[in-house]
Amino acid sequence: MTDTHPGTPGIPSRTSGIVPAVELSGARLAFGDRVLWDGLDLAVRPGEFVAVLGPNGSGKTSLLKVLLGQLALSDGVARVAGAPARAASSHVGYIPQQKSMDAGLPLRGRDLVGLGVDGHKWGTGLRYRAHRRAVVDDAIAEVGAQAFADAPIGSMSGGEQQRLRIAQALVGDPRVLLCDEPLLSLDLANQQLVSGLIDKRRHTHDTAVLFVTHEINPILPMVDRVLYLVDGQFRIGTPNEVMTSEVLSQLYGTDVEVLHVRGRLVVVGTGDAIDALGSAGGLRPGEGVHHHHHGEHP
Ligand SMILES: Nc1ncnc2c1ncn2[C@@H]1O[C@H](COP(=O)(O)OP(=O)(O)OP(=O)(O)O)[C@@H](O)[C@H]1O
Repeated sequence: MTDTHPGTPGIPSRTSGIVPAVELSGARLAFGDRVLWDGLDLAVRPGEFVAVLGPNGSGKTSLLKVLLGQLALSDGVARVAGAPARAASSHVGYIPQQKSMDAGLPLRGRDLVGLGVDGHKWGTGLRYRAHRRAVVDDAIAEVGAQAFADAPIGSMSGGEQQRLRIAQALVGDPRVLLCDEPLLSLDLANQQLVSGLIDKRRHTHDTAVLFVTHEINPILPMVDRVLYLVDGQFRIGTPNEVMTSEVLSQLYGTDVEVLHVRGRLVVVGTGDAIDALGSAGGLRPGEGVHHHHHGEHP
């Protein structure tokens, strides 16, 4: 079953008076003749964790750019916390992919986190500086980065840098966290640490999470719903509803097999460079392809 909206199409659904953290109504994004998605309706509840999956070029990052106010929809409406998506909104926190920073960068971890503080909200002067210090300290503590926050960012490990990027995204107390493959190039321990921090925040602050990824397994236990985009088509539902051989075969228009292997989902036959295959401790592309039964051992 996919997501359906009660009520009139185009009228935002506000279930029991709760304003969705993110809301797309009749959303269409096209570049010239190329339609990335159309008729996309999605209301993300406060605290909900939505994984955004799909092959290269299906429009996952573009969806985040729309919500960041960096890209205009071709049609429809995008709202964040009840207001039209706009740039520099304090309602939105953004966690980019892990990229190592230049070792010579003269920026301390604490300075990076401070970039996330919305100055307009607090004016200037002493009051602002005291507030800013306090919220930056809180955010650094929340990700457990006290021990290295004063070091130059370029001297830190990838996992340490990523924790500070999370602190930066959280410091403005956003209603939604937009994550663009934030686990990429992290080892298994840091994948768990970083995804655990994101998961904790939604439980403590009801922050919604939109999490773009090629690899659902590290976050599978946290995912409430999946938005799966393929070549202009999409499905929305729980992982059990969407991550099936039947649904993915329909979406991709070819035979796709979803295998359950030791609590992991292994998707084969999509033709993507990266199937939803496990990186750490998982199967490599090609393995398991000839096994069409649900078994313990691939
Ligand atoms: N401003 C633009 N003008 C024209 N085409 C664009 C523009 N921005 C993005 N595209 C195209 O839209 C498609 C979707 O891009 P997007 O980055 O959203 O995909 P994605 O699902 O995030 O892919 P990946 O998994 O590779 O990161 C791509 O083919 C891209 O070339």
